Amino acid sequence: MKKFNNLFRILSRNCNMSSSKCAFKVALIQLHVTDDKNKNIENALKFVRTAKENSADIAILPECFNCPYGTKYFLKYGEEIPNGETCKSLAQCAKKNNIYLVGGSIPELQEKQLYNTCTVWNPLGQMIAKHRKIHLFDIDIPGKITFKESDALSSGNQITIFEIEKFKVGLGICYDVRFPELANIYRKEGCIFIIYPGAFNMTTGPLHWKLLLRARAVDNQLYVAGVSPARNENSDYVAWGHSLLANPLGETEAETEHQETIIYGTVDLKKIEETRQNIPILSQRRTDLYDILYHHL
Ligand SMILES: NC(=O)CC(=O)C(=O)O
Repeated sequence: MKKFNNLFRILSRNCNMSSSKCAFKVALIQLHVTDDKNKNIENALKFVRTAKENSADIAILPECFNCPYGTKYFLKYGEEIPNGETCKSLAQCAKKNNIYLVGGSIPELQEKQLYNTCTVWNPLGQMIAKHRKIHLFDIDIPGKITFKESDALSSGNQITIFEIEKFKVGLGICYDVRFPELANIYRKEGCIFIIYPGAFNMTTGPLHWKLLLRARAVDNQLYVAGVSPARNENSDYVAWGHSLLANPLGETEAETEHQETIIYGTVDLKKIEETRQNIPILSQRRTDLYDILYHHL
C-alpha cells in the first residue's frame, strides 16, 4: 500500500507541473537478426534513430538482438559488459539520440561465465541498469521444441529496476515473464512499467506470449512490453515476433505481426492511477491468508 500511495504522490507532484511528463512514448523495435553481429548492431542503431525521429522517449530492442538465439552461438558472440563493442555502440546511440535505450539482450561473457543480459542506457549514454535473465529457458515439448539454455548460460540472481524521470521500470528477459512472482515484486517496489525483451517460438508463441504479457499487466495494473526479434525462417530458432504493449487493464495497446518493424505506444501514468482507483485489488489482497498457506505448500 505504501508504494501504491507513493505512485499517487509522484503522479500528483510531477504530472501537474508542465515541465514533468506523465506519459512516455515507447518504441518497440522488432529486429531482423542475422549471424552478422556488426550488421545486427548497425541495424539496431538505425531503428533507434527512427524511433527518436518519431519522438519516442524510450526505445526497446529484442532479446538476443546481436546474435542468433541458440546455445551454440552464445560463446562466440559473447562480450564483456560494459566494455564490449555492442555496449559501446548502445551508449553512443543513446547519447546521440538523447533517448532512453533498453538494449534488448546480448550474450554477456564474464570470467568464463555466460549470461543472457539486458543493459539500459540513459540519454547521457550512461548504463543505468543491467539485468541477467533469472529463469533460464529449459523446456522439452516432444516433437515440437527442446531448448536448454542452462547448457551454456548461468542464471542471474537479482531483480533489476531503473528510473525514468523518477518513475520505476522493472526488467525481465523472455522466460522470466512466466513467473508472476517477479512481476509482483516489481509492482510492490513501485514500478509502473515492466519490460521483457523476449524471443518466444512457433510453438509457445501462439500459445502463451500475448496471454502472459497481458496477464502480468492486468495482475499488477501497470504497463508491460514484450519485444521480440522478427521471424527469420532461415534461423535454427524461429521467433514468434508479435511484439506488444499491454496496458494496466490488460488490453493490447500496440501489437505488431512478425516482420521487422517499429511500433509505438504510450505509457500513461494517469491510466495506471485510474485503473488502480477503479479496481482497487492492490489494497484488497489477503496476504495474511496467502502468506500462511503459501509457506505450508
Ligand atoms: N525463449 C524463452 O526464454 C522463453 C520461451 O520461448 C517460452 O517461455 O516459451
